Amino acid sequence: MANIVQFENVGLRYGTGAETLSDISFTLSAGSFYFLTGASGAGKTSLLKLLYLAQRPTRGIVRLFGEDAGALPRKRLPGFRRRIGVVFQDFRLLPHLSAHDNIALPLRVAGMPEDEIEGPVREMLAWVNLRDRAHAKPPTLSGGEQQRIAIARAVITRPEVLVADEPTGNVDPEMAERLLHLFESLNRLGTTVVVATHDFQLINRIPDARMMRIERGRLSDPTGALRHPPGRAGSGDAASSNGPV
Ligand SMILES: Nc1ncnc2c1ncn2[C@@H]1O[C@H](COP(=O)(O)OP(=O)(O)OP(=O)(O)O)[C@@H](O)[C@H]1O
Repeated sequence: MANIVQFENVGLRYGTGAETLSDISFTLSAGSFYFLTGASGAGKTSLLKLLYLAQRPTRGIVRLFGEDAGALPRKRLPGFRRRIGVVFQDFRLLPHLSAHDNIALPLRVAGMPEDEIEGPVREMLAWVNLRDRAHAKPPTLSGGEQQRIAIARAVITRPEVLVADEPTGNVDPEMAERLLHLFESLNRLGTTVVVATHDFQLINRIPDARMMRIERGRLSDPTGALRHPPGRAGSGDAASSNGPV
């Protein structure tokens, strides 16, 4: 499978302190499902921000879709960002817009004509099972409903990569499982999915997913090899050839 993301010796430093991320090298294959795990403060969000181009590395190269993201001219960045959908733990929905209009936002920003927006938005509302809440504003929705709207908004542009940062942090286990099913269904359609989570129960729900573990700013395997979740290590994938984590 093609490498859709490649990090080469990436480092990230906020301000003048020590590096938050050091020597990060890994590749993501198009169409695969990845979990990114690690203790609080280990650097998961920072790594994801580099991936969805909210942050530039202090050193090293972030290659997306075969191109060095650091060398992209500024005017190509919005088009590049549209190829990566992002789901934030705190949803980041616009409170004054309805669920419908939050989901429509990326299409409107991309300049899609209004008469072409309605169909995809309806389809997304149905997919996340929230047709009856289309006109509700986010403050009147539950955490799980808000997160489903956020997922619908992230994928309405049909991104090649979906990045989700602790997407189940604010929902109960049943809703976490429903959200995971949405990610799985996207992955089956070919989207590369990257989910940061502390939740090993969730990780074990997708036995074929690969896992990256980050410890104090470094991938725990310095080669960047990707591992199966606990209990699946050494299951035959070339990426797990260095033994159990
Ligand atoms: N904008 C910033 N400026 C300065 N330091 C930051 C910034 N963002 C994150 N950090 C620091 O970088 C380190 C890694 O933070 P990050 O949010 O990436 O970790 P995390 O693994 O996602 O943690 P959590 O699981 O708690 O969300 C932490 O020490 C954090 O304080």
